[in-house]
Order: sequence, then structure tokens, then C-alpha cells
Amino acid sequence: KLMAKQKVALECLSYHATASNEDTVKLKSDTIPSAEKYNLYSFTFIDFDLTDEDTCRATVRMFKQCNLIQQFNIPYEVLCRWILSVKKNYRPVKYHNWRHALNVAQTMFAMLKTGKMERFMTDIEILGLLVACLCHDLDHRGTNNAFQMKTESPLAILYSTSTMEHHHFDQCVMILNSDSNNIFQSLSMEDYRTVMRIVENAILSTDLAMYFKKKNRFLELIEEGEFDWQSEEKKELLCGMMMTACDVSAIAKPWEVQHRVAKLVADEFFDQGDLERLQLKEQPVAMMDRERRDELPQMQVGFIDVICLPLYKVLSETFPWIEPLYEGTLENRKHWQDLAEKV
Ligand SMILES: CCCOc1ccc(S(=O)(=O)N2CCN(C)CC2)cc1-c1nc(CC)cc(=O)[nH]1
Ligand SMILES: [Zn+2]
Repeated sequence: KLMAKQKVALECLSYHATASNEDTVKLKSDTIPSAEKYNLYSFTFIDFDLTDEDTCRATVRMFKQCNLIQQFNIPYEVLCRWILSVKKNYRPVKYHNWRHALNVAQTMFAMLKTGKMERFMTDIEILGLLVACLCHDLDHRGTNNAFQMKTESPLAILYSTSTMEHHHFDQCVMILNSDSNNIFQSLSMEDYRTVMRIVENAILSTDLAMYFKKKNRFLELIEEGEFDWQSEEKKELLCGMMMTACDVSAIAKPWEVQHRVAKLVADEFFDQGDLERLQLKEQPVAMMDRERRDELPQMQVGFIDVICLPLYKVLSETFPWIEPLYEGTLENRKHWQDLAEKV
């Protein structure tokens, strides 16, 4: 019985769109502005003023700056088609959309370059991390893992843990397997297996439940001091922590940006809360209950204290050049605390 249901679920999910040749040729012929022009090296990068075409050009620029196109013989047209296909497979939900993916990838770029973390990374890890950031929330529906389970969605039938994250990775694989979208086509079989394992580990580690599970192990290793980043287990842990750091990095942006993005997050959460009331006839949790929106500043302070600050603190102790993420988060904590006291 379950097999039949899983087969149906897979059928539902096999749909995905890839970029048109017209859009691909257009991007391929575009002039790609400099990284400075797009402010890509900065931890205070803002995408609001960029057009969708700009976001694709900025993504090409990040691949160029990391020298990935030459290093991995990525046909330029394939890279352009792949970027457009990834963007096309993000839904227009309020927060978990293409802009979020771009911002996460740009923070990874800034951590590697300005944060000087690229020294500890092999070229194939840099390729895998950038690809994972761009793909990490593919086809997000604006609802979380708990919602998939509660509604017995096809996704929850296929993946019982880290439901959405498994689906995001699945979508990433599907795009790579589509005609002329495989940016890894020139890699050796061994490198292909390596980069796909890096991408899978990175995307699955964006499930906050995984972050909580792995955080203590990571802290242990840091406390032990001598940290050889080259062992596989330690490197996978570090990549996972970096993914979470990038995933929540809107919390470290200038206050106007953080305040505006938090509203997008809240609106998406409240939409799920509405669905839970209407479709499931159940009371949503505070975070998704628009009737408890007054508690939002206090919840943000909690998010900062429980998830963001501890992570940025331990990362910036080892990689001092990413301290701007810690400082930006502290600054925003003050603003959220002020708002929490006002209510
Ligand atoms: C802004 C609307 C309220 O947003 C939040 C409310 C509560 C918490 S929480 O840390 O208490 N926690 C997280 C783990 N859940 C399982 C239980 C609840 C986090 C956020 C939040 N999340 C993100 C990431 C999507 C971004 C962001 O800015 N804020
Ligand atoms: Zn995300």
C-alpha cells in the first residue's frame, strides 16, 4: 500500500521547469558587472534594488570570482541555463523564494572571500557550498516540515525526517539531470560523487533540527582546540554550520533590511498559521499565529539568543574575519529588545 502511495507521490513531484533557450542566450550574452558593483564581498549586501536579471548576473559573477568556471570546465551556456532553471524552480512565496537563496549564496561567498574561510576549503567544497546555497530551499511551499507531516503531504510520505530539505536536494538533482543543465558534466566520476555528497550534506544541514543535533559535537571539537579541518567528519560539520550561518544571515543585516525581511518571514509563517486554522482546524504555534504578532520582537530576541549568536560567536572565535555577522546580530538584538519592551 505504502509503495503505491510513494509511487504516486513521486509522480506528483517529477514536474520541474527548466530555463528557456531564449533566456539562457540572453544571460549568456549579458555583460557581467564586477563583484564590487554588486557589493558581493560585503556582509551587508542588499538585493532589494536588484532586478531578477541582476540577480542572475550577480550569481554568474560569484562563480567567476571563485574561478569555478575554468576549474571545473563548466560550459558557460550550461552555467547560465542552470542558474535560470534554479531561479525558475523557486516559488513566489513571501520569504523562502529565489531572493532568499541568492542572499544565502552571497553570504557564503562573503564568508569564503572576506571571511577568509576559503583557505580551509578545497575547490570542490567551494563549488559544492555555492551550489548548495542556491539550491537549498528549491520548490519551498512556504510551509515547514511539521505542516507536511500534519497534512500527510506527498513529501512527508516520501521523506519522514527533514522532509523539505530532502525535497530541496531532490529538486537540485532533478535540475542537474535536465538537458544542458548539468554544471558538473565535466567532472570525473570521483569528483562528481564528492561534490554531490557535499551538496547533499549541506542542503540537509539547513534543517534547524539537524543544526541542534550537530551543534554540540561541533562545539566539542572547537573546545578541543587543535582543529584539523581536513578530516571528513569535521569538515562536514563545519560545512553544515556554515550553511546555517548563511541561512539565518538576514538577522545580521542593517536594521532596515532585517526589519523588512522579518516581516516577510512573519507573513509566510502567518499564512501557514491561517492554513492550520482553516484546513486542520487546529491552533497554530505562537510563531505562526497572526493574532499573537505582538510577541514577534520577543520571539526574534529568542531566535537570536538560542540560534544565531551562539553560532556566530563560535564561528568568529575560529574565523575572526566573519565577526561582522556576530556584531550585526548583536546590533539587531538591541532593536528587537527595544520593540519587545515597548509592547
Ligand atoms: C519573524 C517571525 C518570527 O520568526 C521566528 C520566531 C521564532 C523563532 S525560534 O527561534 O523561537 N524557533 C525556531 C525553530 N522553530 C522550530 C521554533 C521557533 C525563529 C523565528 C525566525 N526564524 C527564521 C528562520 C526562518 C528567521 C527569522 O527572522 N526568525
Ligand atoms: Zn533557507
